[in-house]
Amino acid sequence: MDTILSVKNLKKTFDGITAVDGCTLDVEKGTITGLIGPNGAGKTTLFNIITGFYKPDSGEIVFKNKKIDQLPTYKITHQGLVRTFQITKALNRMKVIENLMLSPKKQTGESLIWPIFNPKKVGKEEEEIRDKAMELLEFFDLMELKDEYAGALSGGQKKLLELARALMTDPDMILLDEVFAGVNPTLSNKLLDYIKELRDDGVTFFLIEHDIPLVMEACQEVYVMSEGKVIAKGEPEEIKNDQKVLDAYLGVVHEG
Ligand SMILES: Nc1ncnc2c1ncn2[C@@H]1O[C@H](COP(=O)(O)OP(=O)(O)OP(=O)(O)O)[C@@H](O)[C@H]1O
Repeated sequence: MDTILSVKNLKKTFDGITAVDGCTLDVEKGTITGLIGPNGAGKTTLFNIITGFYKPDSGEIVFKNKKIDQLPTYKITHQGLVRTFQITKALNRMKVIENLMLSPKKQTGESLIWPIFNPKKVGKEEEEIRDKAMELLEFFDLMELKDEYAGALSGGQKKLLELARALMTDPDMILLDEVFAGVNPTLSNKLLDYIKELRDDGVTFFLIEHDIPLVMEACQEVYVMSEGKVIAKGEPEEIKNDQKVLDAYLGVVHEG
């Protein structure tokens, strides 16, 4: 197997609370890998460290054979590792297509000086971004909603838009933090089908999810975190029958 992301002995403390406590795990390329665990286990903090929103106190993160744990978020995005974001109030007031076109961060047009010297290049880039946005709208069956305001979309459609926004940067790996929460079963199945299709195209997914049956259906491998540490790793079937995992959910403390 080919490891795309490797987390080694990661630690993060907030004012005396140890959120991540020596977490070690590997995600294999081209998989949908799950991360489960009881509330407060440190899952979201781990994702925030991986994507550069928090710096770890110690430990190492390697993505595509490069150390990324000291990089700012935008540089991690440029390396091909992204997470999805909820559509903010400001984005709700923009059209679906605008939400997508605003997403990439590598546009030459963002520099104030560059367009003056090279307007043709900027025009071409904008065209490419529009093409990419249209391709994603087509893929996610959102074309009819292209000119709707994002705020008018249903909860499930917003999740598709969040995923489409993440894909605008052509990532190799996407972290999903509870994207299925509150999505109705029909759209949830659709979202999972899209994720599987993208996985088959080579995108790697690492997802936090509380819906255990969904994790069991979607993931090849599952990590279980409790109290900042990985306490189990395996195929869904193995995890389901692991006593340590059942105990962690029931709040049983293991010494040592
Ligand atoms: N910015 C922060 N400041 C202080 N404490 C924090 C911060 N972020 C997380 N924590 C604490 O770190 C611990 C782990 O939280 P985290 O949100 O990572 O867990 P989680 O596994 O994602 O939980 P949930 O499943 O409930 O979302 C908790 O005790 C939380 O209160």
